[in-house]
Amino acid sequence: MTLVLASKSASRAAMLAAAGVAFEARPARVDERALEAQLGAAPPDQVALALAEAKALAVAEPERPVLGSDSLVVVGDRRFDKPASREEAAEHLRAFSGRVMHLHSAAAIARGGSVVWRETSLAMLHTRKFTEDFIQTYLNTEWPAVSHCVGVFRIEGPGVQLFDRIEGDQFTVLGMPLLAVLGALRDMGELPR
Ligand SMILES: Nc1nc2c(ncn2[C@@H]2O[C@H](COP(=O)(O)OP(=O)(O)OP(=O)(O)O)[C@@H](O)[C@H]2O)c(=O)[nH]1
Repeated sequence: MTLVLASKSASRAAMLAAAGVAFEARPARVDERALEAQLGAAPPDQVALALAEAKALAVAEPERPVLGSDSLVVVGDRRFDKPASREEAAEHLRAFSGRVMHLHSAAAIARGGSVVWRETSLAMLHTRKFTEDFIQTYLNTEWPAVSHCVGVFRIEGPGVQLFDRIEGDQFTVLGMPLLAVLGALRDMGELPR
């Protein structure tokens, strides 16, 4: 049965398409900020997982598998979501500068209204120390495109200039633990072994 991707994320859709997975994308109507507020001081991977599960469950689908996913960034003890303005994007970049960005990506698959699979993954992105001139020049070209990206970067574009080193798989950085998702789809008989 064709997978439903409960997401408006172009990056997540692109990953599945490139992997040759047949799917239908439907945005999940979830108030992510309200759910995050309810979760309070829960560990970041559990927050990302709860959001991924909420998205998978938010798309009503009686039979087909529904995949939800979420990514969030933690630097020090502060959690970051997607920037709401260019000014907020600049503030995020100042907070990231010279520090290690922990990027948590989670995915969950729901079937018949219940979550049947879940996974989280972590990438560690070591950022350079940015000058203010770099931040503004970078945002001159990357805003508003990066308004859709947690961490204020597109790794496949100029975002790569933010980092000295990256630990973790590229898919986690792009927004989803794709390798684990493909394994789950194989185990469910949705993909050939
Ligand atoms: N193109 C690109 N997108 C990225 C990158 N890193 C993170 N993202 C995107 O940042 C977004 C993280 O925000 P989320 O709240 O998890 O997802 P969303 O974009 O709101 O989409 P939903 O799945 O509908 O919630 C996702 O769309 C990720 O794919 C990157 O390096 N490149």
